[in-house]
Parts: sequence; structure tokens; C-alpha cells
Amino acid sequence: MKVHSIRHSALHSVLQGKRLIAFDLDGTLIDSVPDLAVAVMLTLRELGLREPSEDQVRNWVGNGAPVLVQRALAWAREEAAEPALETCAYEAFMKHYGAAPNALTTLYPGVVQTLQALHQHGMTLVLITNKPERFIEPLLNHFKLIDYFTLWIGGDSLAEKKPHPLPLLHAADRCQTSPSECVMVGDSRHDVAAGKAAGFTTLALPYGYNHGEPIEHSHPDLIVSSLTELLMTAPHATRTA
Ligand SMILES: O=C(O)COP(=O)(O)O
Ligand SMILES: [Mg+2]
Repeated sequence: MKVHSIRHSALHSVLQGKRLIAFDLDGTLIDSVPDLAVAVMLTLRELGLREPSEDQVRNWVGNGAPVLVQRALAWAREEAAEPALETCAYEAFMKHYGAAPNALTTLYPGVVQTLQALHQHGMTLVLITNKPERFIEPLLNHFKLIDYFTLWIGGDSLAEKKPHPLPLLHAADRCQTSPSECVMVGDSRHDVAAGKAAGFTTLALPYGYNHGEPIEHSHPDLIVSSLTELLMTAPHATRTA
């Protein structure tokens, strides 16, 4: 009798009993700050204002495009901007970002492999981002991720966005899952707060954008260094005669 040691792929134990995984987009699946920063710089340039560095923009991302533009304007003018200027800047930002949302944006390592494996394991995958909805499909198509997702929700799709639990509860309801069967995977305190408020298990990545703050401060249920840690490769012995 011979004993062969073979390796089986399995999912991380945190995913046991789970049916739905909600992924954040910016800072979790894609490193989008280079393109967001260019759009912010072009917006401020158009308004005759000083331009921030990419590192500054990274700390402003997380609460959706209107807040990103507000933060950029407040920094450039050293005071809060009046609503008319904010509207004008927002329109300019949407034009510039829409013209090149994936010129410099890259996928983080292991994203395709992980989504593919989770999908093959029968998990329902949804995307919940604070990014405006109009940019989601083009980006998912560009990175060939769209087929893995059952649904996607943007920051302007519903009445509330993360850290509010509404988009997460909406996704769970649409996919006929209870929150205890759901996991939120994200890079920022808004993902963790929304996940906790919705009753999801919360899983965080330390490499994205969290306003310059360590994600540990938000106390997610688990922190993984990359998405591939969700895929365990366990040694398994089988006997053959
Ligand atoms: O657009 C943002 O501010 C952040 O987007 P995210 O929710 O995908 O991280
Ligand atoms: Mg994010």
C-alpha cells in the first residue's frame, strides 16, 4: 500500500458556513489612486488652484467622489468651498476621471485567482464600493472581473453608502442570504464599520487606503496580507492500494 501526499485547495476557515462575499473595490481589488490623483490634479488645475501629490490624494479616498473633491478643494483653498464651486469641481472631476479611469490603475496581486476560486467554490460574490456607480462596469470589464460578480452597488446607487450598512443589507437581501452568512472584505474603516453594522464577518487588507491609519484600529474579525490567504492549500493524505 502506498501513501501519496496530495494538496487540496480549500477556503480559509473564516469562510466556513458563508455564502456571500462582498468586496470593496478601490484599495482592495484595484490600486486606483494613480488615476484618481490625476483626475483631482486636472480638476484643480482647471480651477486655477494648487495641485496635491498622489500621496495626499490617497488619504482623501474612501468616502466617495463628492467627498474626495470636497477634501481636495478645502486643501487647495485652505477653507471650505462654497456649494457652487464644489458642484463645478465635481463635474470637472467626473469628466477627467471618466476620460481615463484605468490608464494607470492596476489589479492587486492574487485578485483574479482568488475571485475565480471563490466563484468555483459556489460563493456569491458582490461588489460594494463608494465609487460612483457609472465607473464600476467599465472597470470590472477592463480587468475582466465582471463575470465573477452577481451584483454591484456604487456610492450613489442607494440612499446611503458605507460606513452605513444599507448597501450590504441590500446585497444580502437581493441574494437571499442572511447577514450571518456574509463577509465584507475591504481596505478601510468604512468597510469594517459597514460590515459590523450589517452583522457581516469583517475581513480587512492592510495595503489599501485608510486615510493613513492602520486598519487594525478598526478591529476587523480578520486581517489578511493578501486575498490569496483566503485560499488555503492543505496537505491531505490518501491511500492507494
Ligand atoms: O470611491 C471611494 O472613495 C472609495 O471606493 P471604495 O469604497 O471602493 O474603496
Ligand atoms: Mg476601499
